[in-house]
Amino acid sequence: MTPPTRSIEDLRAEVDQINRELLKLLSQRGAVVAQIGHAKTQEGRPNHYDPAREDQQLKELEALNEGPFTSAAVKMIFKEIFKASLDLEESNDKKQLLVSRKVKVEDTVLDIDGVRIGGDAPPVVIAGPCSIESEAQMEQTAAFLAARGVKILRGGAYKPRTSPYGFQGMGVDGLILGSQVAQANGMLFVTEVMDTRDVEIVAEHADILQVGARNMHNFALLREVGRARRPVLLKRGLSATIEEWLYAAEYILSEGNPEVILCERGIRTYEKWTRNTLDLSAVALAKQETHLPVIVDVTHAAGRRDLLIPLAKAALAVGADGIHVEVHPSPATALSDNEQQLDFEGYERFIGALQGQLKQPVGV
Ligand SMILES: C=C(O[C@@H]1C=C(C(=O)O)C=C[C@H]1O)C(=O)O
Repeated sequence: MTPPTRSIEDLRAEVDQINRELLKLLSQRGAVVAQIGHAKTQEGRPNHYDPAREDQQLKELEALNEGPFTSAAVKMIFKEIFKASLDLEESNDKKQLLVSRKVKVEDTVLDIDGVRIGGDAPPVVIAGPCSIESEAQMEQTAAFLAARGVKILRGGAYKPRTSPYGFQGMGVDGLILGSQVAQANGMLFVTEVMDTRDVEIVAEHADILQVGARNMHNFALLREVGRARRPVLLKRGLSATIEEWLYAAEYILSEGNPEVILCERGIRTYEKWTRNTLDLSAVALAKQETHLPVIVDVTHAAGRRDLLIPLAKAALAVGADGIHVEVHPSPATALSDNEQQLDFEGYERFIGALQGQLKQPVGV
């Protein structure tokens, strides 16, 4: 065996030097890749990942490889470099999103006729029946809630029902009724808009336009509410990732409407004991990544009344800017969501349990 001509220390010093050169080259590569990413964004390419381009580079590197590393090892290393490069491209790209905190550091605080939502404003309560069904139902509910300090009345006039034969809502009559009752009780009115053709009429009657979970991916609707001069309550889609949800909000902001409230309402998972699974990490992340107010719809999150209080407590604990809850004078006879809506007594118990966290008196 020939004795080593160089000491380990000496060889390690050379390795250290090579590391420094590799790092310098990697950094140079990163800077070039970032420019490619920027060019892709400028061109409006939604996807920065380009497997064909990656494959081409791997083939060339394989052909050039003279060892001592195997081609498999070289490929593995370069795949890691591509992955890190793609992350770099995409993280730079995300910085440009209007919803991002990187673009706007301070919280967006909505002020809708004196009702403040987001930032340092105390958490809001949005409450009301699932569907607008009758004058008596709306008047009773609004009077009850208004007397308990609720400033935003909800109620659906257009209902996205699973079955086309389910109650579809009162339509324009419901809009008129909802807005009149809200106004008479000094409340704002929020209602869902499902169709681009209805945005104008809904915006005429509602103070806040809701885009429902089933329409979160309806890009034409998102663009249309983005052009409306009304704040938008954007629910997270049933199976939408946080990224998809934030991109949906971006559609609205990119059309010139900065007044978006994000609403987590539970996502579809394998769990059967709850209708949906409330994703609290999405609330914390949306608060962290965006400057928009984030609220939680506890009613749809679980689909069962017995979990409303703990879920609302948890939502407020992770920083939600408000709670959305369905209240009906007689849930058993409601035309939709019988299992989930609270009756008046239930609402009293619910809100009483949250008193400490709501930071403001909501009682009579
Ligand atoms: C830099 C690019 O974007 C991504 C990153 C690549 C890389 O690091 O080489 C290659 C293809 C893309 O997945 C590009 O398209 O060239």
